[in-house]
Amino acid sequence: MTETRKPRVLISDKMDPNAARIFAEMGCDVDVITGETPEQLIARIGDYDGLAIRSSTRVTKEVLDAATNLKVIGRAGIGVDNVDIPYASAKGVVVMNTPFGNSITTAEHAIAMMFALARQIPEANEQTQKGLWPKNGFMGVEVTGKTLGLIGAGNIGSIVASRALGLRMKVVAYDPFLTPERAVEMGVEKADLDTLLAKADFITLHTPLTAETKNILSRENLAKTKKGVRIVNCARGGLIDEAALKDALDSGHVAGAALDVFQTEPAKESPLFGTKNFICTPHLGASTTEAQVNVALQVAEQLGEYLTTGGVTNALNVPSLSAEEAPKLRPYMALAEKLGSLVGQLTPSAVARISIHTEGAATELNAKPIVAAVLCGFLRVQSATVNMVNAPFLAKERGLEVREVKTEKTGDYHTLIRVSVKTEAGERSVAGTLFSNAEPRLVELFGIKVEAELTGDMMYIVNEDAPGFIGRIGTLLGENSINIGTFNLGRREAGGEAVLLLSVDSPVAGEVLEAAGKLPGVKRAKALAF
Ligand SMILES: NC(=O)c1ccc[n+]([C@@H]2O[C@H](COP(=O)([O-])OP(=O)(O)OC[C@H]3O[C@@H](n4cnc5c(N)ncnc54)[C@H](O)[C@@H]3O)[C@@H](O)[C@H]2O)c1
Ligand SMILES: O=C(O)[C@H](O)COP(=O)(O)O
Repeated sequence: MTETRKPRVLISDKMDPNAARIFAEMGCDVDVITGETPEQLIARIGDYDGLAIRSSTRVTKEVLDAATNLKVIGRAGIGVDNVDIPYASAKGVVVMNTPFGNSITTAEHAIAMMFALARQIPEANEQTQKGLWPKNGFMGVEVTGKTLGLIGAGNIGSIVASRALGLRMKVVAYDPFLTPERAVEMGVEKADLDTLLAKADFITLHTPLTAETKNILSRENLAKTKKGVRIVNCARGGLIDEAALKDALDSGHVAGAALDVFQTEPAKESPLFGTKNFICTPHLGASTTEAQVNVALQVAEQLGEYLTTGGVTNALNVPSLSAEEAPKLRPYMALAEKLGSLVGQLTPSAVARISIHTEGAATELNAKPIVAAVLCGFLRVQSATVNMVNAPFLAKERGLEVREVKTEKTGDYHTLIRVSVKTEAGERSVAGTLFSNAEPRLVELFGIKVEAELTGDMMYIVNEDAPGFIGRIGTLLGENSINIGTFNLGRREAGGEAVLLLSVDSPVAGEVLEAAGKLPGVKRAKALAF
């Protein structure tokens, strides 16, 4: 009896020990090896199916190229700027994060930084401990009644807003994706960036680092802020022009700045260090016991579930699929992949569009994995490395238009998936159903009704329906020692075009196909593999 190998997971950043415990409980072999150089990681990563990281491990193209077994990367935290997601997608590796586990903690850090600025706590602490008792040097400001400018009103931003409202502050939010309804629900005033810059006594940043948010507090925008503004960044380095911030602190236009994150990390040196009214922490936003337990448990559960059941949660490059949905969807995905593969193998010309049409019970399911499975089967003919993750990405890259259609009413079958391709020669389709809700069956092939299991090595023949043909093909295969498993016939009408799908116990060699193609009435003979 062959023993199946346990999925292997590497934890390559410092993580709460609960992560390793959960991986082991979920049946994974887990190694915790932190603090390695990129070269050491590259040398090691080929052994692993899963990689659990925080923000220190950089998952670059080189790492992904060496990760020949890797199926999933899990970020115990939010930001995934240390992972080359497009390349991971192209390599078929799922990337997940834990979007909520450390949000409260990070929001609390932003509020702590705001108070630290308002009352200059770090400097006052330092001087007091030096024995200076500097009672007159630290006149602070109240936050009550002040305006907090919130740049980014997502998970963390909205928690910061609720805490600030509790402190009796007014909150003005700039976030292009914030709806007016959500702003009302949050109790904040939605504003454009210039209005926020002009009104805010404190500004706090809570966006990801993107092309749009990079240097959102540029020299020009810093100049638009109210004199005496205090700025907090617990989101990502790169959102603020650090040189411009130093100048604004030196001139006194900005009364204080608190950074948890830097343009370059680890920030061992910075022109900001030693600047008056500047305080910082070494990317500690997520560093509380509670948050680290949360993200460690979540990442281990998510990765473990993916590696052991195929359930997908919080993936950034593939549709979510709960462990509950996975068993229901699995036979549909098998059917979808086989139909996609059949169309791919039987369509030698360029395909401009592929349509995935679901009917009956299939329409009640999450369509995204079904579509990805069709694309995966279809594109495998062109690329051996295609999988569920990179198939939609490859389809887009190749300019293939993908359409999804749902029809709730049923025809002959309680559930059906139809895959149609549009080529220069026109549109044609194949369709399949599930027998007993579990067994994929082809039921229609280019307009001809035929019932076949698409499995293993097969032979596809198009011929004119005429007596004697079945005997001839049986003899040909017999003479070449090819054993027939199943025999599936369909025809447009008596004496018209017919198709034959045979499953065979060994691959059909080129010369046998050639001989089959020369049998009387045969229009096309092709070997298929599923
Ligand atoms: N310091 C830390 O340790 C720490 C911890 C957790 C998260 N983070 C970082 O905090 C940031 C926010 O995390 P989150 O969980 O709230 O993310 P989120 O995705 O829930 O929210 C981000 C918000 O930014 C908004 N946004 C996007 N582009 C924008 C733009 N051009 N201008 C204004 N707003 C824009 C989005 O609409 C969204 O509402 C991320 O960068 C994350 O990596 C840092
Ligand atoms: O995006 C995040 O979750 C934070 O930046 C936390 O990063 P860390 O896990 O390295 O503390």
